[in-house]
Formats: sequence, C-alpha cells, structure tokens
Amino acid sequence: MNLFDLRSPDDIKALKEEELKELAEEIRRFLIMSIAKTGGHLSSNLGVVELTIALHKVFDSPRDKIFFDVGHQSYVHKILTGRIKEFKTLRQYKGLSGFQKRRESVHDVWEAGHSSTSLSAALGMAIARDLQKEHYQVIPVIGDAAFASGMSFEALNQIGEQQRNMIIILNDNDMSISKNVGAIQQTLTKMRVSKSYTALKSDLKGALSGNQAGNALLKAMRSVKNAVKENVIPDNIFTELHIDYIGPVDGHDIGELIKVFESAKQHQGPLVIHVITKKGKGYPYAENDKEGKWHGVSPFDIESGRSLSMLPHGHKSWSEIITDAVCDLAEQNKQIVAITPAMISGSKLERFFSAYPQRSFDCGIAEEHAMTFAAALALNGFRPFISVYSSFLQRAYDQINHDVARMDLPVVIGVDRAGLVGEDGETHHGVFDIAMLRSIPNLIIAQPKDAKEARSLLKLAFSGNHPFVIRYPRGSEAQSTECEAITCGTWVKYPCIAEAKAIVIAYGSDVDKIIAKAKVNEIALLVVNARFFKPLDHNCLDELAQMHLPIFVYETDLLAGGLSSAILEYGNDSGKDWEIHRIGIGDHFVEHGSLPNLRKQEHIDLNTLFEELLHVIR
Ligand SMILES: Cc1ncc(C[n+]2csc(CCOP(=O)(O)OP(=O)(O)O)c2C)c(N)n1
Ligand SMILES: CC(=O)[C@@H](O)[C@H](O)COP(=O)(O)O
Ligand SMILES: [Mg+2]
Repeated sequence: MNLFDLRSPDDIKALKEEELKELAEEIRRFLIMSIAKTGGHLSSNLGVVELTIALHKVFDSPRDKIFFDVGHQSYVHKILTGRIKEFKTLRQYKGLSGFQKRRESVHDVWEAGHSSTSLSAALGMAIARDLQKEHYQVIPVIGDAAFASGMSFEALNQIGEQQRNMIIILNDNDMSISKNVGAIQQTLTKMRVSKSYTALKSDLKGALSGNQAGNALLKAMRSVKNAVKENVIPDNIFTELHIDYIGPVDGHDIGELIKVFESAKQHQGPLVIHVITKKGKGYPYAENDKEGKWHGVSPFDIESGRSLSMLPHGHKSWSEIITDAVCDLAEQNKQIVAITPAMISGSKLERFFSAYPQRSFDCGIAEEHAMTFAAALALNGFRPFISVYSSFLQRAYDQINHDVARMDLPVVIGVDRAGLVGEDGETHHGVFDIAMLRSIPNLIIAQPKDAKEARSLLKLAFSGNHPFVIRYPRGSEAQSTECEAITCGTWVKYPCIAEAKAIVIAYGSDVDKIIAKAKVNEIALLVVNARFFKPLDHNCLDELAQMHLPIFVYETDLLAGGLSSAILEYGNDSGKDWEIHRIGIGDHFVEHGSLPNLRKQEHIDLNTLFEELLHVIR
C-alpha cells in the first residue's frame, strides 16, 4: 500500500496480517527518513508502529476515542489518519504539530504535551459517554513513565471506583526519556518478565487461538491466573485497584495485538492491556539509546546517526552552562544536591549525576513530588538544585508556594526552557513562570544575560538562605568560567552612545543584542539589564524616572504579570510620572514554529523593538 494513499483508518480495515506487517515496515522507514529531515520525537514513535496500526485496525476512530498521553508518540496515528503529506512541515510554523491537535483532525480527540493527563481525560470521556447514553470505546495510550506519575494514580483511584468501560493501553518500553526509574517501573518489569506471566501468556495464546470472545477469554485468564495464583502470581497493582489486566502482550506482534484488542471490545469495566514495546525499534542508534539522545532529535544523518545541527563555536547549551556552574559549586559545597523530574538529558545534568551519584536524584515524571522533596532536603541542611522546564514547573506551583517559599527554604530552582521554546509549541513555551512566581513572597527570581552572569547568580543563590529561582532559555550561549560578586536585586545600566534619547529595560541574552544593534545603528539608548524580576531594583527605577525619557520594557514572555507589570505597579505605588512602552506576548497561547518566526509573529523580535523605538525618539 502506498502510504501517501492513506486517507483514513478505513483504508487499513481490509488488510490482512501480512499486509499490516508490510505497512508497519513502510511506516517505520518513512518515520526515519522524514524525522531525519525535520527533527522530532523519533524513538517513541518507532516503538508504537504496530500498536497504533492494530488499534486503528480493530477500533473505529474517531467514534472510538484513541488518544496518546503526552502525544509525542502520535505520529503513526497521524499517518493513519490522512496527514502523511504534512509531515514535511512537522513542528514548523503553521505546519503539523508534534502533538495531537483537535484543529488538525477529527481523529485527534484530546490534546496534551504535558505528561499523565490521559487517564483523567479517559474517565471524563467515559462518564460523559455513559451519562449521554452513548456507546463507544475510550482508549488512552499511556507510556510507562507517564503512567508512574502522580496524576495517573489520582485517575486510577477513581477509575477503579467508577468501573466505567475503558481500555487503557499501557505502552511499556521501560524508558522515560532515558531509562525509566522508580518502584512502579520495577513492578512492571517483574510483571513483564515473570515466568508466570509468560506462562499465562501462552495459555492466553491458547485461549485466543480458539477465538474465544472477550468475557470467555477473561474467564480463561482468570482460571489460569487462579490456577497459578497459589504459588506465583500475586494480584498486581491494577487488580488491586479493581481494574482488570491483560498482559504482557508483545507490542510488535500485530496478530497478537489484534486478537487481544478484539477480545477487549467485549470487556465490561476498566481494562489495562500491558503492551511491551522497544523504544526506537527499527533504528539501531535509537534502539540502543539509554541516555535519551534519540527521544527528541534535530535533523540527523541516517547512516551515521550524526546530528546535522551544531552549536556556534565556543557555545554550550544554557542547560550545560548552568550544570557546569552547579558542579563547580558542588565541588566546594558538599551540601549541594541535584534533583530532576525525569529530565536528566534535557536539563544536561549528566555531568552532575556522574560526578556526584549519591547527591543526585531522578524522581521520574513527578514535578510536584520533586519540589517538596527538595524543600525537605533544604530544611534538613542540604542545598538542593532542582532543574525543571518552565512549562512543567506549572505542575509544582503549590509546592513552590506552600512548601518552599512559605517556609522560606534555600532551594535553588533552575527554570530551564524559559521563554518561547519553538517547535514544541504552546504546551512547552515557558512564558508563564515570571507571572506565576512573582506574586509568591520570599522568592528571588533572576535571569542571567550570559554565562558569566549565570555563574555569578548561582554563586549568590547558594550563598544565600532563601528560595532562589534562576531562569534560562532553550538554546545556547558562549561559555565562560568567569564569575563576579552580585548584590541581590541590582540591575545594570549600559549607556550605549552619547546622550540617551530613550531607555530600554530588557533581560537575558537580548540585552547584549540590543546594545550591539543600537551601536551599529548609532541610536542613543540607555539599556538596562533587569536581571532580577524579584526584587525589582527600585533605586534604578527611581533614577530612570528622573531622566524623563521614554522607557521601553522589552519582554520575551507573557506581558500579563511579567516584568513590565511589576514596573507599572511600582510606578503607580511610588507616584512615578513616566512614559512606559511595553513589548511582550499578549493574552493568548503561542503555537509551534521556529523561534525567529514566532518572535516575529508575536512582535517581540528586535526589529519590532527598534521600529517602535525610532517611531518615538525620531
Ligand atoms: C509534566 C511533564 N513532565 C515532563 C515531560 C517531558 N516528557 C515528555 S515525554 C517524557 C517521557 C515519557 O515516557 P513514557 O510515558 O514512558 O513514553 P515513551 O516516550 O517511553 O513512549 C517526558 C519525561 C512532559 N511532557 N510533561
Ligand atoms: C515531549 C516532551 O515533553 C519532551 O520530549 C520535550 O519535547 C523535550 O523538549 P526539549 O527538546 O527542549 O528538551
Ligand atoms: Mg516509556
């Protein structure tokens, strides 16, 4: 079958098992070729090819609701639902999203990007269906790491109690972004490899070969389980929650998957089907990836596996710059510990984890738990550094407020991926954290403009005794080992040339870019590096007000509640009579695309700033 003829799942309903296996191989080849060109989430999608084909073969999307937790592994679903032609635009501005989007297709019945929402959503859909007296299947597909997250267990607790019909596909590849962690994973591994479950599986195969329908199958399952229950099989975490369980099932055996899914159609009440897959299947570099290098990739050379995107000379990622600084501080200060909620590779914490394994903790996808865990370590004499992507930090708002800030505990929170991130789109743009955190008492919130300031701010953070938030963007910066003393809450003024005609207050790496652009264009500006969002530098603001010049506050984050809001609040409270121009992101979510395109679309690119500046001062 030509993949490009695929319009809807109906096109595969008549295919026989052998043809479906060929389809799987064609899709696998297409994924590797296409993602090598565009970048994207490679290994998770290679792992769910047969699983997704079998789901669309057996169930009737969009009537039956098939959806994916996080959604980064929904590319095969998109191919089978008529979107293969758009894959050349994957994650590009106005192109195909890397996650499920309702605007793209009727087959995208849910949206995510953040982990572990699928089971709660499934219960909502199932109860809506029942209350409306409708009849369709609700089928969340959830990975082993997303399953081991708090929100998933909150949902399972109610699913077990509600006993609504749903088919939970647990896609267990024993991987999060890198190797999965935690006791729940250990339990799943035991279930996956224990002989009794394998024995049970061969009995299951027997039952299936007789083509027994659902309940008969489960009766067979239960009789087998009861038969072996005395000696080996304890009830598992699912049955203890009154959720039936079938598994483990080979997630690459289309025939077996179809039989199990067919049987599941008749099942009454919630059912978990434990599917075992190989993340990265079919592409050796990704199959053998333990560090998570092939989870989310930039364009790469298929033959060598080499990435085609290189950092500018002398640059390191901001994540690495921060980790290097924390490692150097940790050499002197044995109380420094590092915590990550499942993002070791994304946050580039590998150096810390290998240098200080006893002082390194990966909590799994559990931002809420990780933050309170950090608070208790700080309360008991340690100096935790917890790195969380800005958008995932939204999960830990109450823990920052209720545990870290209220008790005024010295936790250093590295807010990675702060600002627009680009290709991952609205669920991942880290544009809310300044507004989200600025109202919490006791927090210090800062952003460095370069590597030297990053090291200086971290030195200040670990020398103080208060919760300290340091935010930094996706992307890279020239590395530096320099460091200087910084007084908390102080901004820095950079007069560009001659008598300033306007003031620009900015932060992060844009500060130096604005200075350079003003010099090249011989525009007389005073540029202020507002490296602290909290506390504001009131002395500096008082001085700026005295200059009676137009003040441009240039933000690359949400305007509402951000830096300019804080400045306006101060101006109001201190009776300032000043002219403030605000540039930043308006009251809407920002879609996916490359950063230059998004900045232009949001009118937060430097050209927009300078156009507005010149409009005022000339
Ligand atoms: C709240 C939240 N935290 C972290 C992430 C980053 N993240 C995306 S996918 C992923 C791993 C998912 O592992 P799993 O659920 O097992 O799916 P797999 O990729 O193995 O198929 C993580 C940690 C996220 N999307 N949302
Ligand atoms: C799906 C998900 O949430 C992560 O894989 C995320 O896409 C990683 O983002 P970075 O590529 O910025 O590390
Ligand atoms: Mg996984």
